[in-house]
Amino acid sequence: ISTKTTLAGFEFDNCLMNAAGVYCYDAAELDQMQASKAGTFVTKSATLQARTGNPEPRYLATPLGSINSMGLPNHGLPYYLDYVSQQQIAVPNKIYFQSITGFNIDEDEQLLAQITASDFKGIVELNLSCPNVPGKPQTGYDFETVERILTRVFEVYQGPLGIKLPPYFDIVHFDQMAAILNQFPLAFVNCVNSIGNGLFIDAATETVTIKPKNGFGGIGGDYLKPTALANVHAFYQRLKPEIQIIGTGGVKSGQDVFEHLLCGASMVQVGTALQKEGPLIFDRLTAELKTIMQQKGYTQIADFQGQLKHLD
Ligand SMILES: CC(C)(C)CCc1c(C(=O)O)[nH]c(=O)[nH]c1=O
Repeated sequence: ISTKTTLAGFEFDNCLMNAAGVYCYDAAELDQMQASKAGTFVTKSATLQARTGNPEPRYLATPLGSINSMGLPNHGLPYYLDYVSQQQIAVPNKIYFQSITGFNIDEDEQLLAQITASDFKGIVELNLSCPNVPGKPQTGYDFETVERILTRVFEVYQGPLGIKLPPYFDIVHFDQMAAILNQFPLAFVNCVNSIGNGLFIDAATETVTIKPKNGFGGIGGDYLKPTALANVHAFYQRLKPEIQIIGTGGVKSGQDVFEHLLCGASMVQVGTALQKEGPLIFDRLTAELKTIMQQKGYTQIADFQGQLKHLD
């Protein structure tokens, strides 16, 4: 029974990896991802300059998931390009993901120029949940800006590239975004980022639980799964077949992985549960997925990928 998968024309010996932001901040964490059963890793979303991020507490694990307002703490793009360059030599025949976040279209272009100038041979994940000009919603919810950014991106960057999208909650938004994305040679769309601006409070002390943004932060974990599966399936149904889907959100068991694949994902990322359990989670998730596949008589992911049945 194989859990290998193909994305952007590359083969990965396992369809599981981390979600950007989790276990990928520095070399110590990325080394742990390299040593795990994950098929590969993605780095923390990198910016032009290193960032310390928001004041703590900025992350809280809750019984059903997590809330965070990290503020993009990262060592800056050169740090991650150096790390991946080393890994491309130390562990060759493996394709790595570099996540990037510009604060405007010119920064996106500069980040991509730096990647082009490096010996990076992997896949770029452009985080579109990034902030926009004040007064406008995050980029992923500003459809004209998404179109403008992708037009520029594909004018300047020639390597395999996909985008990380925030969750959408309206069928018309699925239709409108898919119509935009189908215009571009995207390698993949990663659905979904955390649900923005949730609020987790402590009733005993009558206070919020994270410091930034008066306690408002991105929601991950069990809360996110139904929305994540819907976004994976909605874009799987709407996007041209050349644009594959990465499924992210609410994965903490082999069944959750199976469900994302059934909805159309080609690769599955783990965030909140990885933060709680550590990289050994990939051993457990892989074993649980294989057990489900065996019980159902499947030997490879292609046997059931995207085959979610509707009630006709
Ligand atoms: C929310 C932003 C800081 C604009 C982007 C980075 C990011 C963060 C973060 O660094 O706070 N957290 C998430 O759950 N998703 C993200 O995409």
